[in-house]
Amino acid sequence: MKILNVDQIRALDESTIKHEPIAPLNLMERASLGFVNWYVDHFPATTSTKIFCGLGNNGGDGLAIARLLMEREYPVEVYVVRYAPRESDDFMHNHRRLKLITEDIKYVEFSRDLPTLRHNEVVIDAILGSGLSRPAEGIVKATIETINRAPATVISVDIASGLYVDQANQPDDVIIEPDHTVSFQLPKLAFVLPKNGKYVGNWHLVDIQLHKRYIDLAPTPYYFTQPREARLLLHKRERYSNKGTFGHALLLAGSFGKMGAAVLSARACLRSGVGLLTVHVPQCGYPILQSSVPEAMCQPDGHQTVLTGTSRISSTPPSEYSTVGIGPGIGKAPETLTMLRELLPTIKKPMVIDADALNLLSENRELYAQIPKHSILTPHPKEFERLTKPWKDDYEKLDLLRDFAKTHKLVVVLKGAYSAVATPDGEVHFNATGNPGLSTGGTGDVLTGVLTALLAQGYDPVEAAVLGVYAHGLAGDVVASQRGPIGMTASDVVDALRWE
Ligand SMILES: NC(=O)C1=CN([C@@H]2O[C@H](COP(=O)(O)OP(=O)(O)OC[C@H]3O[C@@H](n4cnc5c(N)ncnc54)[C@H](OP(=O)(O)O)[C@@H]3O)[C@@H](O)[C@H]2O)[C@H](O)CC1
Ligand SMILES: [K+]
Repeated sequence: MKILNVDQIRALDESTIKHEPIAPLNLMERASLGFVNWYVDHFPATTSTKIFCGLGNNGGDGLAIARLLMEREYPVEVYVVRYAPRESDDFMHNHRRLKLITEDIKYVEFSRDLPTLRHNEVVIDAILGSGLSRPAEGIVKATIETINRAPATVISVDIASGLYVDQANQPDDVIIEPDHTVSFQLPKLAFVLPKNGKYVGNWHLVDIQLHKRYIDLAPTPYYFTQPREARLLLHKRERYSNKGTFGHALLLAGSFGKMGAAVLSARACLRSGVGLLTVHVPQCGYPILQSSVPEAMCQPDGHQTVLTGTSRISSTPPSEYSTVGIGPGIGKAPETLTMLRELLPTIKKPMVIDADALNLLSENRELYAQIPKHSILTPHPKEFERLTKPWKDDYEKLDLLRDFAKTHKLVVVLKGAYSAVATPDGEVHFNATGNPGLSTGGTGDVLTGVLTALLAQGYDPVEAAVLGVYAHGLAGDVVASQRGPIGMTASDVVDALRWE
């Protein structure tokens, strides 16, 4: 699913109006009805509902929503925040229509006009939408602050008032902090950026049949991967396949005290359909891996506690495996850096690079050029900052991410809420699955195992990253639904991996 920018959203409205064709007012009615259908599904008709409307089309939506809820006998109060002398045409039209069924529309010009908001009621925020062009001030600011202080449940229409669709807010901007955002048709970039969490709440999309052809043709680097889209990437298994069909992966993982990372990664790899797995570990890890992951072959390093290289031990060079995954628990010993230095130029196929392998790279940037093209890197934000440089906001981080992936021709999975998969072409695919329970030790090692397995099976690297991140997040969601996000462990996530 595409994520469009604010100009494209406006053009999409216009294109819908022109090509369907549909009158702007009727499009507003359709959007409002979409919101109301969602609302009716979530809140009973006894819900005391206060709707705050601005003077533009977001406010127009609010007035239409008020009318549609009143027709359904919800107890509704309407507050129009009068911040400017002029209203939009469709606001005025909906104002007239609402007046036909109620005399009781309240106007908020000063703070004293604001009502007291209680915990057992719902506030619908239709003050400002995608037309936001500057920070909220004066009575708009006071209204937002009052709503944010209130114990009521808050639902924003289209987007929280005060939040920009696709540009950074300033730290002191006053923005609605909703419990839910009900938006129209397509997600907005603001919804998937980690820092915006409290200005979005849970977000939902209602389909208002905007012009499909416009959406299909609109150029954008940003996509939101829906579960349906991710599942389509899954390769079907032939009945007469054998373990050779699914590749032989080499995983370089572990060091003294961090063998758990190797175990988790290996187990995740095996649970993700790899044909054969060899794990190269320091000698101290040999009995650990052999006994805890019997399905994997194990290759001990020449060194007791850290990884130093496979060349002296194995007759099969890393380049002959279907793919190589490196990083979980390897530490940053000088010998391990030497191993990485020697390894990279020999690998000609995309590989998976994670954790301390990324940290070693960031401390030795001349190695970037040696990373096989289209390899998958899986940094969390701190590791990504080490690989690049600090950023001032999520938008700058996104630019850095796209630049880095494009410049080095890599697939970069930036982990976090809505993990972002950046492609060598400069696209970014945001993932829908996952929850805060996944920010616990070892889940990153699990992801490395998953991705290594998918590359070994011959998945295209971008598809491997999109599918792997989705499946990993979904496993996390399954575990969280069973035992709650607080008690979940990375081992639980491995066990919950499912491929169907
Ligand atoms: N397809 C859809 O998504 C549909 C969306 N609809 C709804 O329309 C709004 C967007 O409506 P719009 O009228 O463009 O904009 P707003 O309602 O957000 O804002 C109204 C005007 O307010 C001015 N403005 C901007 N920032 C501020 C501020 N901080 N304080 C005060 N006023 C502000 C601005 O005018 P300027 O000329 O002064 O910049 C805005 O134009 C969208 O969010 C949906 O809710 C439709 O219903 C149809 C389908
Ligand atoms: K709003």
